[in-house]
Amino acid sequence: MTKEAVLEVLGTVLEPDLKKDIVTLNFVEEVQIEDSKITLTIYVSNPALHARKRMQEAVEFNLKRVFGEDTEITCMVKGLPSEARETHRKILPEVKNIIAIASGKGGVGKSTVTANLAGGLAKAGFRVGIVDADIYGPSIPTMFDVVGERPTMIDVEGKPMINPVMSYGIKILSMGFFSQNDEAIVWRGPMAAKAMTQLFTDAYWGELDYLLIDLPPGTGDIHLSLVQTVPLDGVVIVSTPQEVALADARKGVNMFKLDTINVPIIGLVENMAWFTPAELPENKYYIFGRDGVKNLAAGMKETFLGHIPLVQGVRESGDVGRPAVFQENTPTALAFEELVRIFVEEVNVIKARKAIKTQKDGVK
Ligand SMILES: Nc1ncnc2c1ncn2[C@@H]1O[C@H](COP(=O)(O)OP(=O)(O)OP(=O)(O)O)[C@@H](O)[C@H]1O
Repeated sequence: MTKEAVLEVLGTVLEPDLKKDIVTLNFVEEVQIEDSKITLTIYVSNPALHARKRMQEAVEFNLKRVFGEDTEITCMVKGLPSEARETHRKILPEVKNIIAIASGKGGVGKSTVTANLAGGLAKAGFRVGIVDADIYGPSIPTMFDVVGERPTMIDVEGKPMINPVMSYGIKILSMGFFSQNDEAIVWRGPMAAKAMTQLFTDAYWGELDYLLIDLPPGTGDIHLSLVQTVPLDGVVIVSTPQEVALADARKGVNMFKLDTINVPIIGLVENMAWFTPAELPENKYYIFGRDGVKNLAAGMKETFLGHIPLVQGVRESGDVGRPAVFQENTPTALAFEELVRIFVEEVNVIKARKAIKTQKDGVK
């Protein structure tokens, strides 16, 4: 009996809420083996007694099945403290998850992915907001058919606040709302940073499950000032499988992992993974290369969130202001819905890990 063998067995035990095995989740700790005695600690996301008991039984059952009924097991199961699972942000405390969508290179479909993630989350019943922080080319108003609209002001407990524009039940604020049509604002560094900060601090977002931030492409000052202003819960990186895009995506991942920035990577999305013509739906043409983002994610030990094909309908849906995810049962809508499902799972995993860390740091 070795520690590796014990972990291999525990790798078959699923965490019921997060639907991943407890080893992948890093929920197994302090494994000690002495003769035929195993001592270990396991975390479970639901701190209720029945949930902890069920996890303990599953662990004991699986270990005894492999190492024999006589194995003596001391398994302590700890729940994630509920207060650690809740956000303790000073900024936007009513928003459960603030997630940025980034890309190294421009034009890879970052806004398209943001719009469809938001749409898919709203379709699944979550309360969603979008901050379009793309100062160079804010495209979210087009993708949600609200180009001509402007946010109003509302009074919140005596304080005037910006009231986001609503589309498909999603609250939206875009840097694009603060310029006239066709007039490009040349945002200078500090001014852009200040305007963007106000989209968080001076806007009334209310209670949200997810606030998605469509970042400008690249790895610049605006990203740095954002992470200093808003404590992000995570970031999704979008890239095409093309070599030049991958190099920039790698830079993006590395930037968010810097000690000074330290934003958890939720995962990578491969957009324009292959081209499928509408008249030949079974055909796939890998025009930007195959699985480039998937391989990059594996190489960097990051999660791969999924492939989105290059389909004319995705572009058209964006242009007419109704994200493709709102279609019923089309291959594109299904691809985005699957992306949303994995995204939600991964955000929960990141939150659970953070809760364990908070608990441990608190104990120290
Ligand atoms: N999977 C896809 N299938 C078809 N067209 C797509 C797909 N993804 C993006 N597009 C189209 O490609 C163009 C660029 O996409 P998008 O604006 O989302 O990219 P971006 O990375 O946000 O760009 P920017 O650098 O301007 O922020 C848009 O016209 C969009 O409709």
